[in-house]
Amino acid sequence: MSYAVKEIFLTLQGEGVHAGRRAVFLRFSGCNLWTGREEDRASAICQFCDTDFVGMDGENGGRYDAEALAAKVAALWGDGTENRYVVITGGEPMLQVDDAIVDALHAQAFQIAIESNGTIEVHPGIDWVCISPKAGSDVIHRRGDELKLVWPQPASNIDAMEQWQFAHFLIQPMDAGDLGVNAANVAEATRFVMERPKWRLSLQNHKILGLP
Ligand SMILES: C[S@@+](CC[C@H](N)C(=O)[O-])C[C@H]1O[C@@H](n2cnc3c(N)ncnc32)[C@H](O)[C@@H]1O
Ligand SMILES: Nc1nc2[nH]cc(C(=O)O)c2c(=O)[nH]1
Ligand code: SF4
Ligand SMILES: [Mg+2]
Repeated sequence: MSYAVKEIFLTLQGEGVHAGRRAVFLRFSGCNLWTGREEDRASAICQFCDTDFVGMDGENGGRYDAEALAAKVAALWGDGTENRYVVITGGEPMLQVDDAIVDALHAQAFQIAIESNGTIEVHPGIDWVCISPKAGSDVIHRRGDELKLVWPQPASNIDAMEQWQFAHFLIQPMDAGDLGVNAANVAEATRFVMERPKWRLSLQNHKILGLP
C-alpha cells in the first residue's frame, strides 16, 4: 500500500493537551467531509477547515510506501530516540492509516498521535487519539484521549458528547481567518468553559507563534 502525503514537517504541536511538544506532522491528502476545493466549501459537511490537504505538493509531499514514509519522518525528527512524537493528520488520516504505517513508525521509536474527525474507526495501535467532531457528520469513534470541539458549532449536541469516553474535553475557537485567532470566537469558547467546567480552552498556539 502506498500513501498520498500532502506534507511532512517538524514543529511544535500547537493544539490540545500536548500543545508545546516537539512533533513531526504527517499530513495525509484528502478528506471525507470536504473536497478541499473552495467552490465546494459552502456545500460541504465541514465548512470551516483551515487546511490545504489537496494533492501531494507540500513540503516533503508525495507518494510513499510505509518504510520510506517512516524513514522520512525519522529523518525530519533528527538524532535521538527520546520522546519521539509524530502527529498524523490531514485531511482525514483514517482514510489511509493502516497496520503497515503504524508498525513502521513504532519501529522508528515514535509515539503516534492522530487528529481525526471520528467518522472512521481509529486504528487501535495509535498512542494518542484526538477526535474533533463536526456537526452534521456521524461520529462513530466516541472514545480516546482528547475530544477537541471547534467552536462555535451551534448544531452540536454537547450533553451527548459529555457522555463519550474521553480523558480530556477541549473547546477550540474557530479560526475565521483573521490572524488565526477570532476574538468573538475566543470569547464564546471562554464563556463555554466558564459554564461547563468539564471542558478547557485549546488555542492554536502555532498560529500565534507563526509556526507551521
Ligand atoms: C485540519 S483537521 C485534520 C484532522 C481531521 N480531519 C479533523 O478534522 O480532526 C486538524 C484540526 O484542526 C481543526 N480545525 C480545522 N479548521 C479549524 C478552524 N478554522 N479553526 C480551528 N480549528 C480548526 C480540526 O477540527 C482538527 O481538530
Ligand atoms: N503546529 C501545528 N499544530 C497542529 N495541531 C493540529 C494541527 C493539524 O492541522 O492537524 C496542527 C498544525 O497544522 N500545526
Ligand atoms: S474534517 Fe478535518 S480535514 Fe476535513 S475538512 Fe473538516 S477540519 Fe478539514
Ligand atoms: Mg492545522
